[in-house]
Amino acid sequence: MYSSSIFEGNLDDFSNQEPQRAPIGIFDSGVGGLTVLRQLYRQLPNESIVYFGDTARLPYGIRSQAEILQFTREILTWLQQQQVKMVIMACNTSSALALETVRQEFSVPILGVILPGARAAVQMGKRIGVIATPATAKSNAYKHAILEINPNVQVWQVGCPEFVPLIEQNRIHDPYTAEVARGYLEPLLEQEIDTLVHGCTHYPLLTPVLRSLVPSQVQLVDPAVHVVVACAQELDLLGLRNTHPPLPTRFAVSGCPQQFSQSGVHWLGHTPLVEQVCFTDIAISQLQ
Ligand SMILES: N[C@H](CCC(=O)O)C(=O)O
Repeated sequence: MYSSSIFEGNLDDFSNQEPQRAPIGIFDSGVGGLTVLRQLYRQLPNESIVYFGDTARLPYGIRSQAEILQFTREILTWLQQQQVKMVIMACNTSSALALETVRQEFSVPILGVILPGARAAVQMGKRIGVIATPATAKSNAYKHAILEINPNVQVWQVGCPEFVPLIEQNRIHDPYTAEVARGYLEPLLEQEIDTLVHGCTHYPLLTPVLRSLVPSQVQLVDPAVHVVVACAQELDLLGLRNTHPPLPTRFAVSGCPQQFSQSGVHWLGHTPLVEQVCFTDIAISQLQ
């Protein structure tokens, strides 16, 4: 069931066809990227997708910039080997800490989530709260992006170290999660924010909990929606939009495929077939 063999032949399929038919690669540390995947299904239903979750090394949000950069390079190398036509970093932490560097190193177009999220936020409000992983919050990536677009708004950021582990453990509806969320939101609500940005792709999975804790007039921004709008524009610009029926989404993880499959069913509505990727194999194949 969790085999990689089911995908044998896909590489040939993509390479023998026109570039429009190649898949879009997306990656995250875990299930967070599924929020971007859902948007791809909604907005770009003809696109084939390769999804990678670096589950053996999550959470990313407490990692150093050097680690995030190394992981991102490894994942992009693997995605390029899968002959993707474009990559979406479905991960704010990688977008904050690695995007600028890897864009200069890889030829494939790479989109990050932060700029589309920042653009959406400034269109919605003037007192903007950002909840993010500790690494993203510390990088000030959202604050800089938002203030560059509009220096007249105010931005407050909160690092939320407990959210990703709770989401990965599927503890969304655990009362403890609401308690933790209340603590993270408190300093933002004290500032009377009018807009709250999900600065981590895992967090839209917490929307029912967060929505119940913030006043109804506070708008929630999900950058996943906006990065896929940007992706559609980029595909059109490059003449890469697929008009043929897509291939089934290919899921790969660095950790336990069965575990990802079990969490994935929750968010996808079906049990995904998941293969395991070992990055030492990639390093070895590159040396040969
Ligand atoms: N979902 C990712 C990574 C979260 C993590 O692994 O800490 C993000 O948007 O930042």
